[in-house]
Amino acid sequence: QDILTPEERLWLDQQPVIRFAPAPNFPPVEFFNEDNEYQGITADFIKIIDQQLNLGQKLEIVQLKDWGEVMSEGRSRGIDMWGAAEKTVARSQYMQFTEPYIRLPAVIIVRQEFAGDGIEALVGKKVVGIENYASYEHLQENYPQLNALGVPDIEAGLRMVSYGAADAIVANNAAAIYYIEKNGLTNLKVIGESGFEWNLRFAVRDDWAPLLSIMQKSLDSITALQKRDIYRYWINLDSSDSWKFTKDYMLIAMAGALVVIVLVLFGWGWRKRAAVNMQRLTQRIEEQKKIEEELKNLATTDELTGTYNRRAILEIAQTDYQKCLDEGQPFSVLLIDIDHFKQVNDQYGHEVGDRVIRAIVNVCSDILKVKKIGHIGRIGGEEFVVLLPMIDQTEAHSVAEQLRQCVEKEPIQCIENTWYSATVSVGLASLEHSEKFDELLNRADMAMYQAKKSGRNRVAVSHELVAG
Ligand SMILES: Nc1nc2c(ncn2[C@@H]2O[C@H](COP(=O)(O)OP(=O)(O)OP(=O)(O)O)[C@@H](O)[C@H]2O)c(=O)[nH]1
Repeated sequence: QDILTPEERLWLDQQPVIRFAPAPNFPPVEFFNEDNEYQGITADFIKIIDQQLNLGQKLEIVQLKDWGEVMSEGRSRGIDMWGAAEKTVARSQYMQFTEPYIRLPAVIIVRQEFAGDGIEALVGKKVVGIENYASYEHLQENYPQLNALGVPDIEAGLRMVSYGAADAIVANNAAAIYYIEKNGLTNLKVIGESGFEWNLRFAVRDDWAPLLSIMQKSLDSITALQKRDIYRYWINLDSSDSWKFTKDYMLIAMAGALVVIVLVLFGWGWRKRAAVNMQRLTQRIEEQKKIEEELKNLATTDELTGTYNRRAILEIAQTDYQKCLDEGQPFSVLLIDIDHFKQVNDQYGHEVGDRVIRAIVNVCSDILKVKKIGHIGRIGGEEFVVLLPMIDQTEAHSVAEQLRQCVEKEPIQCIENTWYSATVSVGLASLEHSEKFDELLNRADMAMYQAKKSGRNRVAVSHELVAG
């Protein structure tokens, strides 16, 4: 049975084409995927409407560059219908709108360190909004005291905030989650709603009144079940599908969108749930940050001793060393090697050997911590490097001596009632002229071998080697 009146059907039959321009990049509402296929919640509504009205070839989906172009084409009658438009006074000059069918809040997103909550906290701050988006117009109209700046898309705006080029962005939370995940922008958080809420509607050119009532009828005839299926489809969409979002994002963004749509459709306490959505976004960002920190720790930590591994300590060395070199400050490095360590392994076993390594690192780390100087890292099996930025040779020598003596005095239990006293040989090199860090480390290494050669359990200084 046709839901249209004979007049409406006649009008529709007489239209050769209805040019429909979606927002090209407004996930999960509507967007074009990498194969330029029209996707999203609105796209699914359109599919049902298309079937209901039997639009067939009439419906021409036009892919434009951005939302600005969608609007300008609309003004010049280059297109006839929009899928997810906010109703504004300006747009009402050339568009007519259906009742809303999606609601999304615009949230305020800032960097983690930002202090303050809500839109009031943004006075005097650089706040970005998306050009040609109703949320941006709302910001400019209602908060002229803000230093608002338009950017072409959410992604660019989020990056500006993350990198410190702007203080805040106002954007819809579902899209924000997507781009935050996509770009790995883990330093962001949500501090509240902007007071603007998208009430997204279909819109048609204002001189096509019959199409408006046709679209409204068609929307009204979509059942609650069909609407639910739309969100279910998006929820269950696999990450390998054309919508190339990560699985995590799919779950979160779709859960967010699901909450949004379901609540709108069923008229529940939307505001309360919006707060939950925001909380979820902030929580998600924090979780991701934690995971990244853990991964970073894993990548920089020596598994046996918990101190820096070779890669990490050499990376720190390059930075610290360059800084001292540039500022004309002293820099010293110690290379520490456990004496006769093979014997420990041979006599007591590898496990005890490991215990000895850990004990020596602990002794050294504790001293450095108490003195609030330097870093220690394990660069080989029983070889460690200690970086001493801002420390000259004389002071470094006394640090090295202290480390050596404390290691010697530290009793390490090998087996029951058997204690072992490890010793170390230390090579010291201090920055003397403009040399590379590798050369400095090499001098420390040569000094360490000198310490071994001259009897072990001692500190040898590279300078003395050169001089002598
Ligand atoms: N237990 C344990 N042993 C290790 C580890 N890494 C290297 N080693 C051992 O450390 C020993 C180093 O031996 P050598 O290089 O001959 O030196 P050394 O016995 O300490 O003698 P000198 O350095 O000349 O005083 C070898 O037996 C390695 O197997 C480790 O992670 N755990």
